[in-house]
Amino acid sequence: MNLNRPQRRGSGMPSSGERVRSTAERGVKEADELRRYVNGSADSCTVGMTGDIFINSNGDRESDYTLYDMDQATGVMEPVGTYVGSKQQFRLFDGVSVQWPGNRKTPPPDVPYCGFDGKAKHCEKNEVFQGMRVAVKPLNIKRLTLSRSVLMDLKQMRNSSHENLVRFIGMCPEEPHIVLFTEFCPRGNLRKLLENDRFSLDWNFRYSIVNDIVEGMSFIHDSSISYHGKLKSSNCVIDGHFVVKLTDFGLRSLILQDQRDQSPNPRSYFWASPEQLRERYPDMHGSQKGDVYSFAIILQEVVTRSEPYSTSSTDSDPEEILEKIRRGNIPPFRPEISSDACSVELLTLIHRCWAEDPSIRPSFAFIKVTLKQISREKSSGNFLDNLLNRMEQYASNLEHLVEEKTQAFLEEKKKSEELLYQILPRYVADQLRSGHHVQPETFESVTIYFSDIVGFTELSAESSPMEVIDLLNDLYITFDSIIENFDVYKVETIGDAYMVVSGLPIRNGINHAREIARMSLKLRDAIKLFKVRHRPKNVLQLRIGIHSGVCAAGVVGLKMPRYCLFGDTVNTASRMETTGEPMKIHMSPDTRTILKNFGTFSISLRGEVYLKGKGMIRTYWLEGEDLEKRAVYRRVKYKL
Ligand SMILES: Nc1nc2c(ncn2[C@@H]2O[C@H](COP(=O)(O)OP(=O)(O)OP(=O)(O)O)[C@@H](O)[C@H]2O)c(=O)[nH]1
Ligand SMILES: [Mg+2]
Repeated sequence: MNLNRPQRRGSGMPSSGERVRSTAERGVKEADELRRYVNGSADSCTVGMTGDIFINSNGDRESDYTLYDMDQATGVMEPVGTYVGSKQQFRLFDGVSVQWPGNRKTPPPDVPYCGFDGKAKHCEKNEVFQGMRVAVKPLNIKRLTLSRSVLMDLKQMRNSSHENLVRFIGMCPEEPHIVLFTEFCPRGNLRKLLENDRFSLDWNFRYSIVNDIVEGMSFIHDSSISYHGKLKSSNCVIDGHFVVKLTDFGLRSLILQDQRDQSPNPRSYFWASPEQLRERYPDMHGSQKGDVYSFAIILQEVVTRSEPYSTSSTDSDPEEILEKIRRGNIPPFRPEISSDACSVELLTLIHRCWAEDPSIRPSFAFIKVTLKQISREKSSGNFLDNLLNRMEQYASNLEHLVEEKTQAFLEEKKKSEELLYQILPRYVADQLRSGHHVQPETFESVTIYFSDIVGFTELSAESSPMEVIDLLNDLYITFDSIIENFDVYKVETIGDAYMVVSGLPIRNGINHAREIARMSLKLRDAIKLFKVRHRPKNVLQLRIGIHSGVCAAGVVGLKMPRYCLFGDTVNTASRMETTGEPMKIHMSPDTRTILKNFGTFSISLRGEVYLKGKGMIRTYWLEGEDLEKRAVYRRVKYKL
């Protein structure tokens, strides 16, 4: 058995596992022998547990894949195609349509349009020359012969001037960097314009594109240039006023010296006529009839807005497509255009232009007259009207684009604003956003809240870090949803400690004590119902301390700005928490004095407590709020 020949299923070839076992049994003494065995697997196909295992000539496995697509209606992933590793072929199942990203009709290319480095030969290059932007086309000429015919061609190019031809600017003759410079058309080529789904193209616009090409081609055919030879959508470029201009014509004696690309992209020959394709060097066998054929392929692109042959249900291999065209089947192999894509007259014209027999193909003079008749009902034919129409459509396309971009920008802005509001108090964030400096400020009276989870250190020692994170996350989501109902600002959370303030950055009279008191009561109630995910039986307990007094606040830091509070009030509030008791709200006499003004809170004396730095002070427990009294208070206040 010849192991180098691809083997098929059931050929009796051992699987890779068996191969390794037999190698081991025979005892591999020499590295060469092992290499021989490994090489023996190359280009082979064997049966594995998951199906055929194909090993390529490199010794690597080529896997098979199934492509799934989400059914838009049901949301279910359905298989839509397969990639056969052994043939390196992708095939879509019959009758399925796939939602390719970016509204593509075909799978995305293996290589990006301009290559992975953006330097692909077929991609536009431009430079600024004498203050003017010019298109740059490098030629692969090692030794330039400036023969008489080259000089004549250059002169001819300098003298060719037409609205629909790009202006020839000059050539850099320095070997080996021979470069041609032409007028730069900023709106890219026709292929890109047609591919751009966001660009709506009505028939008026389409006819004016086609008309520009016909005008340019008529000029070339009537001039000493005689024919284009490489007419295709990438050689139709669009200027700032949406006028289509032809490029890459003429200079044939110079292009002859260009060392042809060793492996040209076969797709670039989709515009070449069958008689050109039958020649060894198609580029050198252009003709007027060949141009008419190329024009028909462009017409098909304009009508369908798709690349030639991209909608053909038959093979999508470009080499095979070219072979079919070369063969000249009956009927000849051409791109598909559905009968309802355009008028019958236009379809007939396209078919005549890409006729197999060049003598049947019409001249551009005939095409011009025919197109005028076809487009008469649709377009006014008046140049100014057409131009205005194009600009109008361009403007509406732009408006649509601007609207979309503005929407996306506003959404991003909203997201970043929300992020900022989470980091800084809204008032401070707004000040910073409008470019104002936020001065540090002293607030005569605020109330600060501190809380801590009793036994958190022990609990976290017995839990995994992920469990602790989940616990704190759940807890703070619960807390945050409560505090947003009060006029308070969450200053920070450090581990299980939670710090909240009221009365800054916007002063609220004496309400800060009431806001913090009510919030404390709500948080104490909430913790009773809180469930620890990994310990559902555990009930958490909160220790809360509150204190009121003077406090300074300001934004510190530039890179990660924080709104920080400073002063003795902060320390005292924190000590009120540490000296408190589980599930109790420990309150300083200062907060109690303010709360008394509201007359709705029930407060009890805790007694004398030693506070570091302050000595013995009399402190209180906040027990609750009398809702009856609260209602009365409200009625009195609002004279209800
Ligand atoms: N935007 C813009 N693109 C241009 C201009 N001239 C050429 N291009 C684009 O530049 C890319 C590279 O051009 P070429 O090197 O001529 O390659 P090609 O047109 O794909 O193929 P050939 O003409 O057959 O060599 C193509 O996509 C052209 O459409 C121009 O004036 N403006
Ligand atoms: Mg070109």
